[in-house]
Amino acid sequence: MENVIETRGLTKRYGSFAALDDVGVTVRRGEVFGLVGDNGAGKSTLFKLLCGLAFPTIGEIRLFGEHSPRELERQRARIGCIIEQPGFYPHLSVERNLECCRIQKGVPGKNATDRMLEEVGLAYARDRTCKDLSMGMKQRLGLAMALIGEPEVLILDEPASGLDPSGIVEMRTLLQRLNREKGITVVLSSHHLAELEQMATVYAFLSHGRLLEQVGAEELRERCADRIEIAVSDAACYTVLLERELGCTTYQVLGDGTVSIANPRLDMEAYSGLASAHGLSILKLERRRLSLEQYYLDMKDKVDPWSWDAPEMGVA
Ligand SMILES: Nc1ncnc2c1ncn2[C@@H]1O[C@H](COP(=O)(O)OP(=O)(O)OP(=O)(O)O)[C@@H](O)[C@H]1O
Repeated sequence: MENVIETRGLTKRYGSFAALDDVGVTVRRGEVFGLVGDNGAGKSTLFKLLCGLAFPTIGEIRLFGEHSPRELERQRARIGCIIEQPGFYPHLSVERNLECCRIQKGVPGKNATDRMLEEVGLAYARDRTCKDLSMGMKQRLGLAMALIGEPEVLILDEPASGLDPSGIVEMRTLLQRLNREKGITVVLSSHHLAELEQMATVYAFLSHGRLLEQVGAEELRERCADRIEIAVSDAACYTVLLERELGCTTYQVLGDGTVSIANPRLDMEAYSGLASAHGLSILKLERRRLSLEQYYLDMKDKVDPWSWDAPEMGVA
């Protein structure tokens, strides 16, 4: 599958502060790419760099395989985006706002505006003044503006922000339809992890401007599946025992030395008994199934973002 977005060593500094630091991500055509991170992690900064609203201090951006500044500008015409709040003329109608956007983007034919209003379910409100729209309607209008010009990639910063529960479901359904039926690649950030979980096919986790990891949804589902976590006095010795005595290879040694056994075939006692029988003391023993939220919180706890010579996340 073609890489539509790639970054390498992407860094954005404001003075001595790195809002984004050495970030490498890859988005492939057709994916729904979920960017996760706390407030201030650097999500909007990454999106701004991709959309040409800010420039990297160092590092490379490739869009549809192209990376020269001139080509990047051309390729950006294939991307629709909403970064932070969509910008409107508050006193103009929905239709006029969309028309302004169409003309600005050089998209011919007013029928493009009509089509987009239908597409996002705003045709009925075409004459309403923008300042009087509900938050959900504003988000839909923002999406219509991003969609004008038939982009192949949509970059959306917090598209569910400020929406009520039914607005969130409607936004999700719309994005899923655009992805499935039109093949549009969707790159979005969200703090609603349970919501993101229903859409994303790949995730990237950012913390303090650094990429903790990029991982596919399937791989993540496996990591979140049923697992036993055991911390013992000698993790290296325990993993040898696990393999030799129990034939278990589906384990990872986490950053803090905890051995995480995925899809355990035996009950907890078998794994704790193995440690005890060989004189290892047990410091922690738990059985868990992780939500995306829990996975993210655990990962942040286990990886120290400030010490990047720290151990790998897993060595299974
Ligand atoms: N123009 C700027 N000048 C100085 N610092 C900035 C600038 N823009 C962003 N930052 C800082 O960069 C860091 C990352 O900001 P960014 O907006 O990318 O975070 P975010 O992950 O999108 O956060 P949120 O979830 O709150 O929207 C923050 O500490 C922010 O204060």
